Amino acid sequence: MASYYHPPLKNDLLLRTARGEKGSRPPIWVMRQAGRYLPEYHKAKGKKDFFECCRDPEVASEITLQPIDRYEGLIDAAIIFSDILVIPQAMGMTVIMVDKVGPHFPDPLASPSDEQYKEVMEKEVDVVKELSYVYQAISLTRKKLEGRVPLFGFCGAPFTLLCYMVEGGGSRTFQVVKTWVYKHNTEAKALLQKIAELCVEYLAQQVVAGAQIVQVFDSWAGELSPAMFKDVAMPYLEWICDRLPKRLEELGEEKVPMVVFAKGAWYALVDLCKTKYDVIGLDWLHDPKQAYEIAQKHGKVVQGNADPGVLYGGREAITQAVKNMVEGFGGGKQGWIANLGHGVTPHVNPDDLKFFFEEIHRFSDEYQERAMPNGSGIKAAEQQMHERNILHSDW
Ligand SMILES: Cc1c2[nH]c(c1CCC(=O)O)Cc1[nH]c(c(CCC(=O)O)c1C)Cc1[nH]c(c(CCC(=O)O)c1C)Cc1[nH]c(c(C)c1CCC(=O)O)C2
Repeated sequence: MASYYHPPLKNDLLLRTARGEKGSRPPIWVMRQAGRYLPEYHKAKGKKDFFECCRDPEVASEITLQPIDRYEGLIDAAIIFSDILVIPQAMGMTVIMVDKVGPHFPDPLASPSDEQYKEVMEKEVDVVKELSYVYQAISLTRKKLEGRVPLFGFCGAPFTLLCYMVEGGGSRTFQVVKTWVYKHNTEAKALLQKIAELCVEYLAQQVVAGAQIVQVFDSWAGELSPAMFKDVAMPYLEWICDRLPKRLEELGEEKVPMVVFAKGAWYALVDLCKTKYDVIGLDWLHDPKQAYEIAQKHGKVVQGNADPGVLYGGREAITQAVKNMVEGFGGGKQGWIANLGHGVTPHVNPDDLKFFFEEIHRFSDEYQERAMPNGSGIKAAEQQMHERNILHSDW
């Protein structure tokens, strides 16, 4: 099945960087860029339930575009408005989003002896049909984007999804999932494998619908010890990056860059660099310079990694954090996608986030100037301005 027709990309900086090519500056986006910190998000959501918004392609695409419109010329990618928990829903589980609390599963998979475990394992899940609303939202968003920036598709990693499915929501102690992975390791792995297979098909269908790059979120990886990460997280992250390109080929689709974000798993950086993922997402536990050196040695691109909390810290703190990133990640001409180390949090002032983006542009421009004496840097900066489509009266 061939992709739907979409207008050509006007800004492919992020895709080129993700593939390891050189660019004139680092591409920029942030996780959760469409969300509660934006007043226009609340307006579009109105009284609708969160998952109702996800299931309405018109609303989901409108919310996806909000940060692109607000930060026009400053950011280089959109990410489809949806949630990682649509996979458990497709598997037949009920998930509700409780205001100011987060996701809640009224009937989680407490133990493998539960009847529900058998049901979930035996259920044949049709992610093409069950999640068709996501693909429709992606196609509609691509149309509305008119090629301004590329569109990310995404899914949750098997371990993180297992956490939610057995805990029933967020957790402090992760008692239930720890019981599963230590005491019921075989049954946990059977479920992880099932989720991994669904993730591959889900990501492939997102690409068919128009996603141009995909990211796998392992948000709870940091709850695992290095040994347990190797046992219950890594094999399933690898399954996804090994299988997705093959599945895309079967579907007659081009390969897309793949990003992995295993939050908290700083010890796994080298192992992640040895996988088929093109880009390794970094949280703020990493020192930019050290992580960049390791990734460069393995020919991988990194993405990240400012502490999202810096956005509460005012302009000086933001400037300092950006400077640290730009210098640590080698200036941003190659091998780095600028982002936060996790999603932007509610209550952030959207203007402070704008300042964060502007500072990344400013510092990477300046870095380039320094790297290219005799005025040739000015040419590069002009080129960047052109790419950003900005008319600069005081240039
Ligand atoms: C763990 C996880 C979830 N969802 C997601 C993750 C992985 C990333 C991460 O670690 O943050 C992924 C996600 N969730 C959402 C997106 C949209 C795209 C984007 O990044 O802009 C993405 C990529 C929207 C959302 N997903 C959610 C909201 C807030 C919903 C609302 O109350 O309006 C949004 C905009 C709800 C959600 N969904 C989830 C939680 C824990 C919560 C509540 C926590 C919170 O309040 O931030 C599960």
